[in-house]
Amino acid sequence: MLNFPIFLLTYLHLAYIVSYTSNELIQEDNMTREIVKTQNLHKVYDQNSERPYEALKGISFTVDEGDFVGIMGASGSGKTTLLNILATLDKPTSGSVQIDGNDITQLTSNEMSDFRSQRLGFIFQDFNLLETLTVFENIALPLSLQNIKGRLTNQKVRESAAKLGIEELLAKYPTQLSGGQKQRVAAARALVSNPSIIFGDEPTGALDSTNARELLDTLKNINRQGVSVLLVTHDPFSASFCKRILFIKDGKIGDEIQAGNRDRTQFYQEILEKLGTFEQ
Ligand SMILES: Nc1ncnc2c1ncn2[C@@H]1O[C@H](COP(=O)(O)OP(=O)(O)OP(=O)(O)O)[C@@H](O)[C@H]1O
Repeated sequence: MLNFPIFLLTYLHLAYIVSYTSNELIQEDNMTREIVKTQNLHKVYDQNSERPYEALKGISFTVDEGDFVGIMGASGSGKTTLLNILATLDKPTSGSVQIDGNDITQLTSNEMSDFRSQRLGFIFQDFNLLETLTVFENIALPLSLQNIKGRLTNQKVRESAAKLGIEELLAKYPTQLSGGQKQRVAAARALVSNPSIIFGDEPTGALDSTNARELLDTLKNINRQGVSVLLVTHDPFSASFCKRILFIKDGKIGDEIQAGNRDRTQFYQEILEKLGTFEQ
């Protein structure tokens, strides 16, 4: 017969293992998905010349699913260099970049362009719409790069246009649109393939204040639906729509602030103050 203290110890031990394992499982279920993870990114331009230039000096950060991150910093601090690497348009000299679990620095250039059209959305300052294509065809571009055709394209383009409120523009050409409408088309194109993340490079740079505000409200709504957004901007007003801002100085992350529970006006004030001290 089993001795009672040994039985009790065995029981407690088993109970501990079961509860520990189930806690681990619960914790795993609740773990946030990392959409972007960069580790110790370095970028050296003109590496083999007499004057190599280190534009990124060890950048590490993560963007979680549903995050809205702003990247700010003075001219020449390395923002575009970082964005080009995240967007698979350039490779780092060293360090790793994972997007949705894929190490994009290890992809071949064909794999990179597939990855770009399937998993990433872009909104640039100058819209980048093709003037010879209709709005419908412009929005459909990322799908045609993936060889998606016919009814599915029609359905996805209409869904994306509906989110941006531009269904009535689908048959028009970009030259027939205002700047604000063009940028909505660019946003619909960025959304059409359900990307893991949308990258914006000064997306409001060419818009007047009303259209800029509308685009930022739209991005905020898209983000509320769970799409992660990363914006590179000089503009504190645009940045105030973000949840979190990383400040880059001389190729390094120098500071980070979070909106937390504050309203947008309070966050805007903090961004202004931070820029005042940070960009000295
Ligand atoms: N292709 C390149 N070859 C050499 N140096 C480069 C190259 N691209 C950028 N640089 C240098 O790297 C540094 C960072 O440039 P980057 O364009 O990333 O800055 P930025 O923060 O985006 O600036 P801005 O806000 O003016 O666009 C700058 O000093 C720039 O001159």
